[in-house]
Amino acid sequence: MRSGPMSAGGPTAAVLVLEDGRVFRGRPYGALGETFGEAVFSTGMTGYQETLTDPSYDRQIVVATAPQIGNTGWNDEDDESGRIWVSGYVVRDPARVPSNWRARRSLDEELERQGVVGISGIDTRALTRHLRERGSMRAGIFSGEAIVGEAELLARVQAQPQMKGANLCEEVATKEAYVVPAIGEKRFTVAAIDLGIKGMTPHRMAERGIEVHVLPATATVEDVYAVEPDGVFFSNGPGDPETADHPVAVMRAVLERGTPLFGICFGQQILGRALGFGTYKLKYGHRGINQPVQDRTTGKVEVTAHNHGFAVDAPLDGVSETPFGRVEVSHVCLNDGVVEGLRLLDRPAFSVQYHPEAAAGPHDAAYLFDRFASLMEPAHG
Ligand SMILES: NC(=O)CC[C@H](N)C(=O)O
Repeated sequence: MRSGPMSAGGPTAAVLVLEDGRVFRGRPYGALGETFGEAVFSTGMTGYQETLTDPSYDRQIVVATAPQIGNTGWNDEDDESGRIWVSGYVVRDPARVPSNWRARRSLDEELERQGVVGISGIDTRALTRHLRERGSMRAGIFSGEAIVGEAELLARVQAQPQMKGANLCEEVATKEAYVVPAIGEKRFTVAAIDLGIKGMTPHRMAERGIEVHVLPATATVEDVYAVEPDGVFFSNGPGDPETADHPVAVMRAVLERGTPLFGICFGQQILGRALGFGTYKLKYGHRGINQPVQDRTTGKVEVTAHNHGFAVDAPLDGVSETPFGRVEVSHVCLNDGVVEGLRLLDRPAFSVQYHPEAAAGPHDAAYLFDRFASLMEPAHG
């Protein structure tokens, strides 16, 4: 259980190199070696286990703005998928002694066990301010023998692919369909397209009597309707939504048939595209569990969990005419006015850009799963 910041790599150095040439020196955290990804920051004070195992973080180096990380160690219950997906982890001050009744090992040990390269002991505040000013950018973490001349490290970072244009859903999604049974009496069947789904999402549906058939990202319209769904769900996921042409085509067929539809995060971006709106990359994105969102249908403000670097480009006010009828922006982020929800007025379909499954995060937005269930009531069908 006891594991200091030096335990994984000994007293060697680690270095974080950003694509614009800025360099931060620190200590190894987790595995030794080298890793690359898009450097992004998350403002969550808690919930690092859920963050690290969220498949939407594939190919991203996550910077924790909370200065101390690892206090509750790593447990056997809070994973959102079968592994850690972040490509690297950046923390300021790792907990020296994790303390929680559920902890099985330290975060440092788990990162090392899964071969995830991290760095600690750097000024994460300066790094976050840099990313906020310049935007998310490609980066590399190098430790131990991977440290060579700075010019060479920078060249390796600059040779990496950009997040814009990255098609990543199929690399993280399940290859085989599986079923998450309803908890208690079964009320509905949902086909959930896995674009990088978090484990809590089908669980939230199961809690509402929904049997969830999780299907691979490559599922066809025939695969979707083979499960005789009362509703269809499109999940969160990594990468650039502009590359996800196949899910967009499947979603259009679902909208055409008028089956109740719900999308979260990447799923909302797919809905935006299916309706004919564009998507665009945010300068530094929204990541954390403390983001204020207004539900414009009720006027209520929710504190919500976010993890998105892209957003839908839809007119905030008024109603847009689309090939699938009238659409309105149902939710908006109060920090920066980014579109956080879409609602169709002529079909039973809606989406949010944030994370009502709340793993980790506040439960303010749980009502959205009830809204999905109510769309599947026979009165709507
Ligand atoms: N959590 C998600 O679904 C993220 C969606 C998309 N990859 C983005 O960064 O915006």
